[in-house]
Amino acid sequence: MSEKRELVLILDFGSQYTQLIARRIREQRVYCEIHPCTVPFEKVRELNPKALILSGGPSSVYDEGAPQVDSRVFELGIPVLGICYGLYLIAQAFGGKVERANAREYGAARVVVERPEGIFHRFSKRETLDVWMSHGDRIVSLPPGFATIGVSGNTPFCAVGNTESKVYGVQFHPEVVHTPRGSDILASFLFDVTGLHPTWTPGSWTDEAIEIVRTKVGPDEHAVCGLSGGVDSSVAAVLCHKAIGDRLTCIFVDNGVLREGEVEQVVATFRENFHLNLIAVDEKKRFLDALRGVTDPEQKRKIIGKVFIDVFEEQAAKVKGARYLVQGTLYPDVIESVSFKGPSAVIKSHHNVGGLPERMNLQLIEPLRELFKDEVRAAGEALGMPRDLLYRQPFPGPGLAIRCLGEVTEERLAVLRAADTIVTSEIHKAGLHEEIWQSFCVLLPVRSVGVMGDGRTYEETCAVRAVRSVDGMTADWAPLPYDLLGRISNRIINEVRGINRVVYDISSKPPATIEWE
Ligand SMILES: Nc1ncnc2c1ncn2[C@@H]1O[C@H](COP(=O)(O)OP(=O)(O)OP(=O)(O)O)[C@@H](O)[C@H]1O
Ligand SMILES: O=c1[nH]c(=O)c2[nH+]cn([C@@H]3O[C@H](COP(=O)(O)O)[C@@H](O)[C@H]3O)c2[nH]1
Ligand SMILES: NC(=O)CC[C@H](N)C(=O)O
Ligand SMILES: [Mg+2]
Repeated sequence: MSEKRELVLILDFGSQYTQLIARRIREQRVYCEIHPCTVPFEKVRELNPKALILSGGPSSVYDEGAPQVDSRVFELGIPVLGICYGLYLIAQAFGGKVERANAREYGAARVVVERPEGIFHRFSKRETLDVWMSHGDRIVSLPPGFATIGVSGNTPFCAVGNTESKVYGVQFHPEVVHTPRGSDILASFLFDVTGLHPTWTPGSWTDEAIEIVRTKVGPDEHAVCGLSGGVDSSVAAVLCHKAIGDRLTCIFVDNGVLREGEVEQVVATFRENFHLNLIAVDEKKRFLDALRGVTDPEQKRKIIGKVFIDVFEEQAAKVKGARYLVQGTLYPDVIESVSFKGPSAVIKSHHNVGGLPERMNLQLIEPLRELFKDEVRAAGEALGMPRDLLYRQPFPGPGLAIRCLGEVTEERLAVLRAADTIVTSEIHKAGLHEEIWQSFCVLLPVRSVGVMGDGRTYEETCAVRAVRSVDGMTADWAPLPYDLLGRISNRIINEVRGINRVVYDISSKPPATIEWE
């Protein structure tokens, strides 16, 4: 696959924005990959990139042990763009000097175009650009062969370049939305400087991906796929089905903590509309038995993950000739594990079926591992999948169990399910389903006194949660209209026995998380 398409390589030095650089480049319909800055030079050569981008990063290039770049990448003769830390690396590598600046700069700044060439090809001389800065270092002397192409109030070396060798660097961040013309700068780098072609799309990618799966799975071999009905596993399943047809068996587990009507919906969609080989297993009792009496969030998650694996293993063993496991791993999942950034703290143990392969001797097939979520949706569209499936809100593997705080019982799940259905339908009716990243209910083991029909009630509390997010990593609570909130609250209290109070969660992530457990 990598031979045909033109690749831009992004080396990650730990910037918060590295994934954004990739997003912006792919938006220009150019394929790119992020690799950690520690990637061996041989690998870089093998990837055969047409251009190189060096990301920002938290270190200072003059620090001891600061991440470096193998200087042989500069001898590949391909255009290079350094962003912030990347700029300083370039300056240092070519004989310039970088020091701590007197004043750190975070936030909005202005750059004046000195020379409208190279990455500033699409601007005119003296044009002023709004840009976003986030740095504490600066260049004090420019390497030979480099010239200033943009200046800011703070430094004459805000954007620099060596036109002959096509090596450029900027102190600001063209990849963030707060640099409104950032895309023009990246476009100049990709098209004017490097001469790439804007031909890559997630749609054009699907044909190649199908071909790869087809080649990988031999004519007598089979693959299994854990299908949740969520976006990622659904697109992965449909894609693999196109590649190997009936040799794909999907396993859908009813774990007892799914939403109202979910089982019927998933089975109908995939069996009837997509004609997928689908085994739906009813393991409600097994999961709920294992969860009985458990209230600790991490314990709940671990139990569910474990039972999932057991069930999956049993089912996969029944599929004759199964040698492969299809997973809907996305690019951010891949990047999390290879990024230059050090290990991060475990906030919660996310369930996925990643523990399976080792134990089952199945080889992994991860057809979506190069894509971002919105690209997965576009690929799904190219595969002819319906919009209402592709634009579903994410739903966690441990399901309602982590939204039913306290003990998970059938009774409490029924209450939660009913309340959740109301939120979902009201959000749909208000036309907000796609705009909101996730909207759902959480059942709290907190009882309070109410009065209904002149009688006293003493029932549990429902928290409504609705957040806006781009990737689930950070999120803002959504300012839903008061009348919508009012309707939701009224309906839940009137229609759902067991809840007599509704509260709205107005916490963002961080410091809260999206799910309550
Ligand atoms: N009920 C289930 N039955 C079978 N497999 C499941 C089930 N729930 C989760 N999985 C597996 O766990 C993986 C991780 O779940 P996750 O929620 O991250 O992805 P998804 O459901 O495919 O997509 P989305 O993020 O849109 O919900 C799924 O891709 C699927 O393979
Ligand atoms: O497949 C999943 N298995 C899990 O165990 C899990 N826990 C959280 N989520 C989803 O991940 C996103 C971030 O959630 P948090 O802010 O609660 O960590 C949100 O979209 C959550 O719904 C999960 N998805
Ligand atoms: N955003 C960045 O790449 C910052 C680089 C370096 N840590 C500085 O403070 O200047
Ligand atoms: Mg899901």
